[in-house]
Amino acid sequence: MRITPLDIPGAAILETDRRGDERGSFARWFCADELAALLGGSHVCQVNHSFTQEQGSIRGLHFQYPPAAEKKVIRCLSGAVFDVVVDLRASSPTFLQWRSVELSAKNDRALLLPEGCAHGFQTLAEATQLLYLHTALYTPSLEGGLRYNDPRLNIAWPLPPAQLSARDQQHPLLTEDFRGIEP
Ligand SMILES: Cc1cn([C@H]2C[C@H](O)[C@@H](COP(=O)(O)OP(=O)(O)O[C@H]3O[C@H](C)C(=O)[C@H](O)[C@H]3O)O2)c(=O)[nH]c1=O
Repeated sequence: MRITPLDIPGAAILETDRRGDERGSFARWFCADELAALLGGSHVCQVNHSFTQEQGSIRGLHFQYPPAAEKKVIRCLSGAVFDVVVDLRASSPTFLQWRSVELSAKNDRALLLPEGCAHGFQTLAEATQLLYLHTALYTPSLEGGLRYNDPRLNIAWPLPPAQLSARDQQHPLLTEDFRGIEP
């Protein structure tokens, strides 16, 4: 597994060599041993899947507050996404900065995010599917969200937003006194 750190501490792009033969191909998508340094003792406890029909749809940006803060591994199974991570850790040198990575079924990449980061994406194709590995259980009472068009983040989404859930349209904007979350 090739691990390429992002300049957001604890975030990394994961790439694996897909092994082809006359039958087709095989790839390892996750290995707790190879990712031990990034996982830091966390274990995957929930696996989720989302399907998004329309190109240009935005989901997120979501995170969970401690003690349900979670690491995530996100992989695209079909289609493609402009995947975004926002660092919400006040102690981080990249506090309130965002980075994006294109994930697609074709590039076979995954993104690993540390606790204390928000995640969202915009689909770059129709019929896009994402697979999520989570290291904390879904805890609605501890879920937080950022508005996709928050001026304090100024995320450069590549396409006009096609579809957002009512909830995602109503996340609160970051206030000047936002102190971040410390996982
Ligand atoms: C996350 C989650 C959601 N749900 C239920 C709650 C809603 O009734 C329905 C859809 O949830 P939501 O609108 O939060 O789905 P997305 O907008 O795709 O959110 C996800 O996509 C963003 C980009 C992420 O990074 C999160 O992992 C995840 O929140 O599934 C569950 O039952 N279990 C779960 O673990």
